[in-house]
Amino acid sequence: MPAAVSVESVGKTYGSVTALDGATFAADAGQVTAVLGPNGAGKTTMVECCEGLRRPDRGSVRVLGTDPWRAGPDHRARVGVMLQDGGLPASVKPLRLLTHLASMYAAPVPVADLAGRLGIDSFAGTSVRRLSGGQRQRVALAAALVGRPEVVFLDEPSAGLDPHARLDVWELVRSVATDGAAVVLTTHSFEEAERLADRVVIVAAGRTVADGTPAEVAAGGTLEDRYFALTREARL
Ligand SMILES: Nc1ncnc2c1ncn2[C@@H]1O[C@H](COP(=O)(O)OP(=O)(O)OP(=O)(O)O)[C@@H](O)[C@H]1O
Repeated sequence: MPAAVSVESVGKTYGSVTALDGATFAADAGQVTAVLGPNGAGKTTMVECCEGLRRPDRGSVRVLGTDPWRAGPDHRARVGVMLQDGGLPASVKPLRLLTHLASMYAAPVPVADLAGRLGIDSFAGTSVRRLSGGQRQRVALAAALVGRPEVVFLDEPSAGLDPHARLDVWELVRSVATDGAAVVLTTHSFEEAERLADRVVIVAAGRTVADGTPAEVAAGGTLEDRYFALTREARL
C-alpha cells in the first residue's frame, strides 16, 4: 500500500534562504509520525508543502496519492490541518465554530465528543479572541479533527499546554491514528515523540537526518542524545 504521505527530495527556498534541501520522509495510515528538528530546520515549510499551502521548488509531494498543491476540495476534505497560529475566527464561540465546521463534512465526529475530550466545554461560551493560548490551541485541534480526516497535519499540537491538556491531546491523537488516520505532527518535545510516535523523523538544515521507529532512531541510546548528535553535525 502506498504511504499516505510521501515527500521525496523536496527543495524550497525563500529568496536567499534555503528552507528545504532534499527533505524526504513518508507517513503511513494508522501511525503517528513525529517530525523533530531545531528552529528554522524546515519542519513547518515541509508540512506546509504537504498541506498544499506552499509549492516546492523541486522534488515530489504526494498526500493520499495526490499532489496537494494542485488538489481540489474533495482532497482537502480528507485532510485535517492545525496551523501553528491557529487561524481561527476571533469573534466566534468555540462550539458554534465547531458545529459550523462539522456541518461541512459528510461524516463529522460529534462535536460534543470532541469538546468533551479536549475540555472545550469549560470555555464553550467564550469567544475565540478571549481564550487563553492553550484553550485556543485545543479548539484549533478540534477544528482539524472534526471532519474525520484520513490524514492530519498538526503543527506543535501540545506546545504550551498544561499537563492535563497535554495528556488529553495525546490520547485523542493516539485514538485518531488507531482509527486509521495518518497523523503527522511537528514537535520539540522528546517526551511527546517517545510516548506518541510510531515513527520519528529528524530534520536539520532542510534535510532528513533520521527516519524510523523511536527505538531505531535512538540507536541504542536515548532519542535526546541522538537528536543532539545529528542536529549538531548538521550545524557544522
Ligand atoms: N515566508 C517565508 N519567507 C522567508 N523565509 C521563510 C519563510 N518561511 C520560513 N522561512 C525561513 O525558512 C527556514 C525554515 O523555516 P520553518 O518555519 O520551515 O522552520 P521550522 O523547522 O518549522 O522552525 P520552528 O521550529 O522555529 O517552527 C527558516 O530559516 C525561516 O526563517
